[in-house]
Amino acid sequence: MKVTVSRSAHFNAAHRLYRKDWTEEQNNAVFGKCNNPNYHGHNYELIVGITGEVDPETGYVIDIKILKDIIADEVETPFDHKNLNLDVPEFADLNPTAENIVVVIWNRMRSRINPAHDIEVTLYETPRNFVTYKGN
Ligand SMILES: Nc1nc2c(c(=O)[nH]1)N=C([C@H](O)[C@H](O)COP(=O)(O)OP(=O)(O)OP(=O)(O)O)CN2
Ligand SMILES: [Zn+2]
Repeated sequence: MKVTVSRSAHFNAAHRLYRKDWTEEQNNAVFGKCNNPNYHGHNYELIVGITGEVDPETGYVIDIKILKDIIADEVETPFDHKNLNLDVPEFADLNPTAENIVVVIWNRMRSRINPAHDIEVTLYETPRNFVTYKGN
């Protein structure tokens, strides 16, 4: 019997969408106001879902307290009130789009979650813009 256990979280962060190897004109044409050299910010909302068998003894797929602590370690502490381009190593040479951020978060979660469990991460960049990654 497989069940998905989900935990939500949030972080506030600044970012700039641009490519270092493009001209300012190219970056403005593709990324527009998101290429502001002084950065801009979002209140990101996150949902992490863990799917697996329910342990018949505990009744848990995963202890939500453990999931909460992993999200704090891997996402909230390193991302909250940070500049994603400057403060998070994965984005030194990777554009911090919602797509790339959700994959980085999934990879960080994957390194901490039982390999027998599936992971799905949904990231809201704004209340109306959101992305989902399941690892493939
Ligand atoms: N595919 C993607 N498109 C865009 C991304 C992204 O990550 N992936 N990101 C942005 C910018 O980060 C931009 O800051 C998004 O915020 P905003 O401009 O406020 O978004 P909306 O215009 O959609 O806001 P509404 O309030 O819903 O009008 C742009 N594109
Ligand atoms: Zn943005």
